[in-house]
Amino acid sequence: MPDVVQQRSRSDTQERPAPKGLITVEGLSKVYETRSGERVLALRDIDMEVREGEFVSLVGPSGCGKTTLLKIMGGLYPASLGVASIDGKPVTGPHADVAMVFQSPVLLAWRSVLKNVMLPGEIAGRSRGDSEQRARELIQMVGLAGFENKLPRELSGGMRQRASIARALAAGSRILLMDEPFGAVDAFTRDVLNIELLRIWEQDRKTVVFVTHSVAEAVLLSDRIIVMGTRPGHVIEDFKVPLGRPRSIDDMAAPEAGLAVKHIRHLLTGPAVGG
Ligand SMILES: Nc1ncnc2c1ncn2[C@@H]1O[C@H](COP(=O)(O)OP(=O)(O)OP(=O)(O)O)[C@@H](O)[C@H]1O
Repeated sequence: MPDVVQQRSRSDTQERPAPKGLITVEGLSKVYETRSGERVLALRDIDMEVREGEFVSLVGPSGCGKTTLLKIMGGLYPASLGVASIDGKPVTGPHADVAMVFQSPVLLAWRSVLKNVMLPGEIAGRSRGDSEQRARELIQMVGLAGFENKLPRELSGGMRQRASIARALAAGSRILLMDEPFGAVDAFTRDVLNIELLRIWEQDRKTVVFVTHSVAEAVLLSDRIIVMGTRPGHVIEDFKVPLGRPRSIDDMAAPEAGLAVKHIRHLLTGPAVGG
């Protein structure tokens, strides 16, 4: 397996276009070594970039390395080969410019919604008053006004995910990396949260990289969709979503949206299953 990585590394000497993005990934490969000593090539020779203020989704089959790629961008895992950079500087660990949202909201069980959302401000050394004011604004923004004093266990799954998005935004980072944030909620709540996220993004204009299994969700939310294939994880297509902004759920009824969904499904599963 490492030979495959080595082989691909030689292609790194070929000329690559100069990166322009806020996030750039160049010639990136990742090999995991399992406890039994097996080596798993999770990603091979990934090139991509995300410009400031863009909303980019990663879609692809289970195991194609979406989470791995996101975690390397977030500095949680090192790359085996190649580099992920933010503002042209290689990512070497967790980064002040990056906040992450995971599928299972990681909230502190003993702290209220307000206190959870205040946490990044406290860690950054902001005054209590400033942290609280910002946290209250964000709680309002994600639609949780009135729930400030509830504990996480007193909220629904969708509400917990809203709280964790508010907390990620409270860090004030320019980049939001979201790993299937709505994967664990029911379909109706997911639609509502997608609409909320669109509204929040229009207001806040973070740079977002969003992992999802839902092609329709990716089309609704994204400027571009990186379609990935598996064994090992690689980029099949960098697809520009042909819908304007601002967007609403009604835009999914447009013929362009239907064609985009169909095109990506064909890339992922072949024409027999898409549609
Ligand atoms: N810590 C690890 N140790 C060993 N192998 C791993 C580890 N994490 C992921 N892998 C392997 O790397 C590959 C990519 O995994 P990853 O979780 O990044 O894929 P994914 O596209 O996010 O999958 P899913 O859609 O199912 O969440 C898989 O083959 C997985 O088994």
